[in-house]
Amino acid sequence: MGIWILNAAVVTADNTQTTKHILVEGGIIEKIAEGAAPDTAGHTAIDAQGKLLTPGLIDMHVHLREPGFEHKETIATGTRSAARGGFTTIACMPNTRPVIDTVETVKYVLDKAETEGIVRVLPYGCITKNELGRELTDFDALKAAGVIGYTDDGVGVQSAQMMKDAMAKAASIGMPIIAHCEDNTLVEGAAVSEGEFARKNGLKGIPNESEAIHVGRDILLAEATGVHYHVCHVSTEQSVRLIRHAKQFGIKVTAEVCPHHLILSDEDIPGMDANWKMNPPLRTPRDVQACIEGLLDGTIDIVVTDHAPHSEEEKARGMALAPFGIVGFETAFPLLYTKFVATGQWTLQFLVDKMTKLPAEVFGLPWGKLEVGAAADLTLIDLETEKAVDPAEFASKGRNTPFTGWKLKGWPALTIMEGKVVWSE
Ligand SMILES: NC(=O)N[C@@H](CC(=O)O)C(=O)O
Ligand SMILES: [Zn+2]
Ligand SMILES: [Zn+2]
Repeated sequence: MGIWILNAAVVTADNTQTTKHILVEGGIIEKIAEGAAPDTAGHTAIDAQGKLLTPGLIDMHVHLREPGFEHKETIATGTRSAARGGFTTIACMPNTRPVIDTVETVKYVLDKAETEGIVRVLPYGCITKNELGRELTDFDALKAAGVIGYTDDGVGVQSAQMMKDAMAKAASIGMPIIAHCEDNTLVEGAAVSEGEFARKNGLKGIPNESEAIHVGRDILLAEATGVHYHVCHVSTEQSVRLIRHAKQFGIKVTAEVCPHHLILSDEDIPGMDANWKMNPPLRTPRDVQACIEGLLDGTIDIVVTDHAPHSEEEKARGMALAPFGIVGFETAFPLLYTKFVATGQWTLQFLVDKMTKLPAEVFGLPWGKLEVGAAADLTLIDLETEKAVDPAEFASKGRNTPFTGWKLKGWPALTIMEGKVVWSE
């Protein structure tokens, strides 16, 4: 017995919407029909009238916190949060405790995801042991165990030689390096960006160069080694410029941006509230504009959430002491839909591609497609109903968002992973 999804609006390559009926069976998309509703005898039927159907959303940068920080999130709660946000494939960062730098930790995460997770979890492995920047991990063994790339997310690889060695090794086995770009000598002790907010409050700021210096360095190292180099959470005008330039020269660089860096600047921070503290920090309006332009012209390839849950107690320590990070799964699509698509600045297809087809293409993954024979990873989205962001409703353990109370449209209504309904409103 399968599931017929009837009367769904599907957006096609030229951004037109057509009504389709889709039969999901045996974990794959079995049929796609148009015109009169088909006979659904022997199957479950879901009427999707008035809703958008997209491939399951893909998020290539998330923190699930397991093992070690289960008070912030677990694979069980994190994948439920992802499903509620419309995501069916998520790639998790290795800055857990212990970090994911051995075959055993990779297996631990994959086993947990299999038994307790409800969406597909793809782990990254660390570049360096313990993310300390001193010694490379065993790239071959981690690859064999199932990691999809290497990253020390949470911290930048400070040594250029270490990064070059990592890239050379990754290139030799056809794997990507995913980089959190941050030069530690420029950021010490700062919680927010160098900008209006820091000036007004007499705070030390995190300068744009702390990110862009690593982006520039790593682009040169990627050119020298031939690796696929992916830049995490781009937030500065300078980084966008460097990546654009590198792409013009045919260097194999790709990049991601988070919704908050496309929507908020440091001038929006209302006060010393750590729900506005994340790494990289909110930058100037000019940086926000550069990130938007970078996404539009293809310099930035994809959107990710950098879902980074922390407990209320941790965030209550205040701007200076609280950990960096905000949750992202359950607001990502509605935020971008409301801000950019509903206002006519982006096409719906552009947004959907940046969260489905393109992340799959960038990382060589088989998902993100709405076609017969593809995995039945599907998301139904209500584009009409307006609702305020209420962190109390989150499936995530994290409530740390700056978007509380924002009135948004574009809420996911139903998420199907490999033919199974994993979340329904
Ligand atoms: N983005 C954040 O502010 N925090 C992330 C780390 C990271 O993505 O660098 C976290 O693990 O909490
Ligand atoms: Zn990071
Ligand atoms: Zn991260």
